[in-house]
Amino acid sequence: MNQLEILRESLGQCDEIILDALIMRNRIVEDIMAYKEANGLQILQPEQEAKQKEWLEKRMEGRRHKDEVSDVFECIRTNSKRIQARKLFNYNIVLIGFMGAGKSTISDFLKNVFAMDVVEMDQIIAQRQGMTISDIFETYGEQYFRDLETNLLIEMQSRSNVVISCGGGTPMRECNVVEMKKNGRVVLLTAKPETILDRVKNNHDRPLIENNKTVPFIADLMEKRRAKYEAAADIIIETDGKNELEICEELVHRLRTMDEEK
Ligand SMILES: Nc1ncnc2c1ncn2[C@@H]1O[C@H](COP(=O)(O)OP(=O)(O)O)[C@@H](O)[C@H]1O
Ligand SMILES: O=C(O)C1=C[C@@H](OP(=O)(O)O)[C@@H](O)[C@H](O)C1
Ligand SMILES: [Mg+2]
Repeated sequence: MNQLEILRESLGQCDEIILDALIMRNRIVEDIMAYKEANGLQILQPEQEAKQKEWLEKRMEGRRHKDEVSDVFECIRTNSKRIQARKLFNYNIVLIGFMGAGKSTISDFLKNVFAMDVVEMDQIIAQRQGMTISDIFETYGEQYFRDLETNLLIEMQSRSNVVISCGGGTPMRECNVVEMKKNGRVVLLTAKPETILDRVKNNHDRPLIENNKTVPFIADLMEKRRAKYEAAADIIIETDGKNELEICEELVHRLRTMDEEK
């Protein structure tokens, strides 16, 4: 063997070690998830990620290729999250609820903890139309916007294991709910009108309440929508006084319990 062949063989041995370690690591990730579930422990423990990053920072201090190694570990972490998400949910998670209930916020949190893709319906519609939601309402009217929502939901049938953050009015059309349920579980987030007002009062992207930011108006519209929201929901989560972690933890437990009962 010449020198090059020897080096290549050594490299191949490194790859074998990495491969075995990755296979073992992925199995451990699944085992940890199973252990947490079997023992009723908290599924989401974001502080673990901070600990792992701290460990890597220390281990790589003053070493060459720190950025490259960090990049690989970032990728490993992301894929571990995906493995957990796929083990927990083999369907889309569809978030519905009144404006300000926290659909976008909770989607974002799920994206961070499970590396799940998020389909933020309002954002995609606004991007594709090249205008804000308020401008779409003003220029083309509400029905036009509602048709865009329906078409986007139909498009989502080809996706799996994604979080779909709906607009507040999306479940008002029955055909939309049919689409949501084809390959998704529907999670209704609720909050009291006072909480909603507090959350949306400084925002100007919601044309339906822009000139009516009062508790009675919000309570009235919420009441008009309640029956359809509740009919669409597989599970309902009250969000008043809860933070994102608490809401997501409840979401995971409730969905898993529902799956076990099926
Ligand atoms: N559980 C919560 N606790 C406190 N504030 C929240 C919570 N959920 C959302 N918010 C805040 O309320 C506002 C509206 O939330 P958002 O996620 O945009 O609602 P939606 O998408 O349902 O309209 C945001 O400013 C967000 O930070
Ligand atoms: O409730 C509604 O009918 C709407 C809610 C909005 O989304 P958020 O619930 O994310 O604010 C947005 O889709 C549009 O302004 C209409
Ligand atoms: Mg939103």
